[in-house]
Amino acid sequence: MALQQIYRTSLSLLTDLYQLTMAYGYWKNGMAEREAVFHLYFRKNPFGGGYTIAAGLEHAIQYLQELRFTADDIAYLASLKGSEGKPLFKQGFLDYLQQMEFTCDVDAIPEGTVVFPSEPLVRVKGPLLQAQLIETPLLTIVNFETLIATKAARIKEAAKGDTVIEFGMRRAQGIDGSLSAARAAYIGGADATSNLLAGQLYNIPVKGTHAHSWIQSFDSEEEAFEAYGTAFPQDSVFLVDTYDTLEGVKKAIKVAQKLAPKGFIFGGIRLDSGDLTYLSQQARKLLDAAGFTDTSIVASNDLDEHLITHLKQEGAKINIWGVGTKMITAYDQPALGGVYKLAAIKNDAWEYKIKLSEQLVKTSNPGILQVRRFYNEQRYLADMIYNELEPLPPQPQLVDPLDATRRKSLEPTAKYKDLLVPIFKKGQLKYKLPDLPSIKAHTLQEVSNLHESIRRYLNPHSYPAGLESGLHQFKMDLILKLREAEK
Ligand SMILES: Nc1ncnc2c1ncn2[C@@H]1O[C@H](COP(=O)(O)OP(=O)(O)OP(=O)(O)O)[C@@H](O)[C@H]1O
Ligand SMILES: O=P(O)(O)OC[C@H]1O[C@H](OP(=O)(O)OP(=O)(O)O)[C@H](O)[C@@H]1O
Ligand SMILES: O=C(O)c1cccnc1
Repeated sequence: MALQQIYRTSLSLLTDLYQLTMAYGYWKNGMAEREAVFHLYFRKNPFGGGYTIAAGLEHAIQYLQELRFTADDIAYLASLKGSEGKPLFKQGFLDYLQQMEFTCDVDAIPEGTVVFPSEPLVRVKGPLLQAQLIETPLLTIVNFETLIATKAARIKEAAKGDTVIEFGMRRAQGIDGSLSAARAAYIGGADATSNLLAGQLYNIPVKGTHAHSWIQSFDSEEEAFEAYGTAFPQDSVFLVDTYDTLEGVKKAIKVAQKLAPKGFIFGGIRLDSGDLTYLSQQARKLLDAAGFTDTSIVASNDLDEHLITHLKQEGAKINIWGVGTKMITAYDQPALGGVYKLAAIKNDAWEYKIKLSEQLVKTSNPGILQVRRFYNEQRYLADMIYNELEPLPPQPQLVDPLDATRRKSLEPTAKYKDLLVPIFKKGQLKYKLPDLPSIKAHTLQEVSNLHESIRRYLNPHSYPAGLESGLHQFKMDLILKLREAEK
């Protein structure tokens, strides 16, 4: 199938086979329409960091809005055979799928919000079959985009207000990786992308310089700069390191001086190798001495938040950071371990469910969960995961999900807000999607609401995000009951 078509036709088969076999099982057992609640959450902040930036909701919404099985999808499912060569799925089930419409309630935390382990980013409540089916695509979308938005937020923070341009397409995890990551990187903090299709699809500003091949294709570096500067008199950034960086800077200055009477504006130079601190300092001196004090110094070359921090500490004179591979691929942690777990199922009343594990961190949380964030004028104070259907005590207490001896009482005067907001009600979209610049501004504000000890890269302080004590107790009782029953 032509690649372009993937994004324009049904994505209902974009799921694991086992979602369909379970769906078939639910249908066969008369459980398809039983109401269930699932939560999508992760267990650990990525990159050893102290926070995570939620992203991917817009794509998740688009996917859910189009969730229906087309005749082609059904024909493919009908063609699947079990080991005895018989059709894997009965026709009655395929008919059911074909007429199925998405009717779940979905609540989610808006993109750009800071989030923490165990907090549901997405909550799905609705017919078991539907809520199950969407597990894998929701995880695909939210895990990746959340990961990249978080990486970008860290990089933007290291850049301390400087411009960050995302240059990563050539190293991205395939075509969709480059597009969804460009969007997520923009949400997280990148100011522009070199990826034109991302620019067109998402209205992200596009920016760029030129490659070494441009210089190589001319007889001399000077000639190459002049030709580029003549073609783009207002928008030239010269890549100066093809042969000898500081000689390249001098030639760039010479060309800028020559073209100046014709209205040329010397936008910048780009450094792409060597000691970026030393070279940027020397280049700055040369530019300033020639009167080009507003000319930018762009740097690229395997940059990430750590390197940018070092370069700044060393006194590098770089004011625009081109960041590719390390950001677009989340190089140091290529996956966020988000999961999607069943938390409640309705028979006559709601029955709460957990998945047990030897490791407490992997034991899921039961209930119909919401996240309440407490804050004061200066910053965010703590997050409380609680069951929406249970009454809260007047002064709730937080319990660390991994260490029940760590508890925190919340200031009675603290203000609070609930983070999960309605997205779909009975399959109908109720959420007004914010535009991308608003999401980006939200991220910046959100990160600034965290104490700096939570934002540092090395051994950050852990933000208090825990279970409401009643929920914690209920979970412990449920674990004990299940362990007893399994004996
Ligand atoms: N002052 C510095 N302090 C720390 N790291 C630096 C500094 N300057 C550059 N780096 C980083 O060191 C790494 C190696 O850079 P270097 O230019 O020596 O090798 P390279 O990438 O192989 O060069 P080339 O692109 O010419 O092949 C890069 O990730 C670069 O960003
Ligand atoms: O280093 P990144 O953060 O991924 O940024 C993007 C890189 O892509 C380009 O070079 P390319 O990687 O094609 O070749 P080079 O590294 O050999 O210059 C560019 O010159 C950057 O170095
Ligand atoms: O425009 C640039 O300078 C650019 C684009 C992609 C990758 N590296 C650099």
